[in-house]
Amino acid sequence: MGAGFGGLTVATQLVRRGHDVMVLEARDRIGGRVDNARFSSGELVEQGGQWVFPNHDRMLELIDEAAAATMPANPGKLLVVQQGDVWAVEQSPDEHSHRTPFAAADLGQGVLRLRRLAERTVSDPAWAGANTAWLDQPMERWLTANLRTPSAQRDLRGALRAVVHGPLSDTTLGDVLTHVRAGVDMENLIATNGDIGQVRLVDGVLQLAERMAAQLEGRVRLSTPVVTIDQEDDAVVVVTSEGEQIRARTAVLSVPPWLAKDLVWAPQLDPWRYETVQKTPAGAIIKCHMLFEPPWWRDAGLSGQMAADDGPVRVTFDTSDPASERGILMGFFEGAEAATLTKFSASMRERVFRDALVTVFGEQAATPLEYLDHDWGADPFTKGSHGAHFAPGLWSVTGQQLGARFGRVHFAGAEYASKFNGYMEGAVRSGTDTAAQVVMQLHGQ
Ligand SMILES: Cc1cc2nc3c(=O)[nH]c(=O)nc-3n(C[C@H](O)[C@H](O)[C@H](O)COP(=O)(O)OP(=O)(O)OC[C@H]3O[C@@H](n4cnc5c(N)ncnc54)[C@H](O)[C@@H]3O)c2cc1C
Repeated sequence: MGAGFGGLTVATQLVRRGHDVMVLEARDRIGGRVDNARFSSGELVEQGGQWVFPNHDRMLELIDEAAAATMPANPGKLLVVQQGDVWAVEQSPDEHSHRTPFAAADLGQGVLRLRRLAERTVSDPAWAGANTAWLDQPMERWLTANLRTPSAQRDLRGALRAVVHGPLSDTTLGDVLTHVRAGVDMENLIATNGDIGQVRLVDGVLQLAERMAAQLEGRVRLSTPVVTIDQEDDAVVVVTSEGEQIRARTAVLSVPPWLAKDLVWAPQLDPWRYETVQKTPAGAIIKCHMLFEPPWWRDAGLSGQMAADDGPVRVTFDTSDPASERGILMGFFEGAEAATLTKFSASMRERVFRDALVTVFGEQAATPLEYLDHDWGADPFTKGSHGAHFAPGLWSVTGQQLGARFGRVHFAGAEYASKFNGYMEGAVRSGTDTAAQVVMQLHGQ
């Protein structure tokens, strides 16, 4: 169930091993949180997952297999906005002209402490076990207690916000350490210098999911939401919204965990699973694109990328085709901003987005050709973002078992991944692990 990267990975791997598979997808398209849209003049935008990072090995393998063409980040200076001041920064890993030496040292020490703690939670489980209460403290408290300068606190808060998609008071130190261990590159997040080395695909990353769906040769059924999962002694029976019953020896639910609790389960899911999911905020994100002609920022030597410490839009990127005479600036409303702006119309959001661009880039941003956004929180088959995070106290108690199978039902997807949780890479890795577990179950192990 679910034809995102997670579900498609499970299905293709099981088919390769000779199993009889059917994928039931609620939407009338595959891809889940990866989707394309076009401006009326034809320019492609990616509404969800887009960037593949240098250490996302499984995604890089899929790119290689598909021989898909990639594009690096655009050249040019980045704009860094702090407390209302705007700096144009060269794309160089060492460029941090807006920080005082004391703030830079403070920030560096904070990052080092986080890294060491993350390593210790793995290398010294006895220490982690003895300190669960301390690890469950709100991340915001740890941050203000361990970094001394407001500027370093702001920088680290901004970088971590990009990981947890919500206020640090709602997430725990332990949860953040899980992200740090899982491969989040703290230095690059903080650098805001464009040197992250991420790539995007010409024609979008959706093509990789489409390629997997093509390998499934008609085994994907679209517009088939599952509403009920019944388990019998020797089978799983899933019921679709049309009342059709489908019987299988085993099932994999590859939908975001917070949607699993909306299904009707018989027997009922373990109470701890409801509890865990209910206390795991799904985050909120609205991805926005604005089309301009010409792409005036390029003439000014800017990359189109900016990072701000405040305001409704904290990051932007130029996601245009470099060969096009039109340019696209992409940005996000995240967390509290997304939760507020979801209540407004798209034209109101357009004004907020445009005004935010004008504040940073100047009056040239005031006259876009067109605006497009996608509100993932309002999307009934996502109802969240890619930033689920565990509430204080949860990860250490039940969080780590969330992906354990429930009878004949297995779970897969980005939020179940132990590495690169919340990313396409995590979805593919989790799908691979789950396919292996299914095979073991089918072979009675
Ligand atoms: C705005 C945004 C930007 C992102 N940017 C990046 C990025 O740059 N790089 C990156 O690596 N990741 C990024 N991500 C995260 C990435 O897109 C996801 O982690 C990944 O695509 C999740 O895959 P999945 O298969 O686990 O879940 P999903 O893609 O959510 O797939 C779940 C599928 O289940 C289906 N479904 C739901 N309910 C039912 C039901 N009842 N019955 C049947 N089917 C159902 C859904 O329709 C969906 O197709 C981004 C996400 C968002 C929202």
